[in-house]
Amino acid sequence: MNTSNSLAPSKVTVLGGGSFGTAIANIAAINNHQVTLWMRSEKQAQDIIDNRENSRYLPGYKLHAGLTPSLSLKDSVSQADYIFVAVPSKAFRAVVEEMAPFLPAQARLISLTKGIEPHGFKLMSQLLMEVAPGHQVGVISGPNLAKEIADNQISATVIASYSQDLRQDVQEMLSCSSFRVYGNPDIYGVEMAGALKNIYAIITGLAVALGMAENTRAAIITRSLAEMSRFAVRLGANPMTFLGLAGVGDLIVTCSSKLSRNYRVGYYIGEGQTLKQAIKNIGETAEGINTLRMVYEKSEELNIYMPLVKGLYQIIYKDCPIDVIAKQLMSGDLAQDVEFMSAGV
Ligand SMILES: NC(=O)C1=CN([C@@H]2O[C@H](COP(=O)(O)OP(=O)(O)OC[C@H]3O[C@@H](n4cnc5c(N)ncnc54)[C@H](OP(=O)(O)O)[C@@H]3O)[C@@H](O)[C@H]2O)C=CC1
Ligand SMILES: O=C(CO)COP(=O)(O)O
Repeated sequence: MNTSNSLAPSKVTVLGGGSFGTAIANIAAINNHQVTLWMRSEKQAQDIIDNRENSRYLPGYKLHAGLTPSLSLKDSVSQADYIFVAVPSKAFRAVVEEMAPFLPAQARLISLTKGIEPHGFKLMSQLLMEVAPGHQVGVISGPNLAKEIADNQISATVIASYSQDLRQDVQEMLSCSSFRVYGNPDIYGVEMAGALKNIYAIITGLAVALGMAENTRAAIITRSLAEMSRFAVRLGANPMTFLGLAGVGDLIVTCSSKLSRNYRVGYYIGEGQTLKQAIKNIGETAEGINTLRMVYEKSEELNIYMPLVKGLYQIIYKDCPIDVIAKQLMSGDLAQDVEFMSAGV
């Protein structure tokens, strides 16, 4: 893989040695940055030192020599120029609160996590701004299946931040011959898109397991885009963000690939497994389950029309039969295709 960045080598720390944290840390190392990957598992850290591999999360992919694992959160962050956070949303606050006392003034903080905090409906960038005020904050989101990135398959992503400097520096830091980074100032829209698409990946996986036709898949993905942008725009996102990589791009990949854990959760449920069995079988993070509950509750509170979210919520949390929900979805009020046209957005 050839590098194409011109950013001077920086001290980069990634918090979370799962599949995505490891994949992004590896790209930064390939691009000549000094990279520390913080993880809590001694066994996985030793695996990287001994075998240059994270065999728990990215088996079979060799990691660059410039990537150093660390078990010390303090040592990992105390010199860092850039800190990328890639732990599941349920652990995000605890990890960033623990790191906050050790942060150097120059550290820029970037979330890789696609979820919503259960209490208070906060996104991860909002948690970073709350816990570490005064630091520049960004979010990375896009169609980024970690295993494909680790395999150097051509991929693209979005760095969102209010800071144009941060956007440009992260674009240069991570872009290379197989990974291309685009910028977007709409941090809320990019982050919300990344969290919401996981719900629709579950729906599509479920529909595929039930023998869905291609017309059906196209209809579900397109109506998912309408629904997620309707919700996010009500909460402050720019609708145009949903036409980009973080919106339609991530929706397409996550609703099409068995590499997506959320899609697989839906697929297993469609095959007749319980939610508990499906989660156990995945054995990794599938953010969409918690996001579904939070988005359903928020949509009810704000009276936002989200029939797909409501239907999946009824299937998963209320044990409603899938065929009853499918009939319900097909008999809703007839509506406009692109509603932003009629709303004048
Ligand atoms: N995988 C992908 O393709 C992509 C994932 N993302 C997002 O990135 C985030 C992380 O996902 P991903 O890397 O895939 O997840 P994984 O399930 O692969 O790994 C999660 C990582 O977080 C660690 N972790 C979990 N809880 C804690 C905690 N309390 N303290 C410290 N570390 C913890 C785990 O450590 P341990 O092994 O010790 O449990 C593990 O290293 C998610 O929000 C996901 O949506 C975004 C884009 C692509
Ligand atoms: O976000 C992802 C791809 O962009 C990964 O999706 P899953 O978390 O469903 O595996």
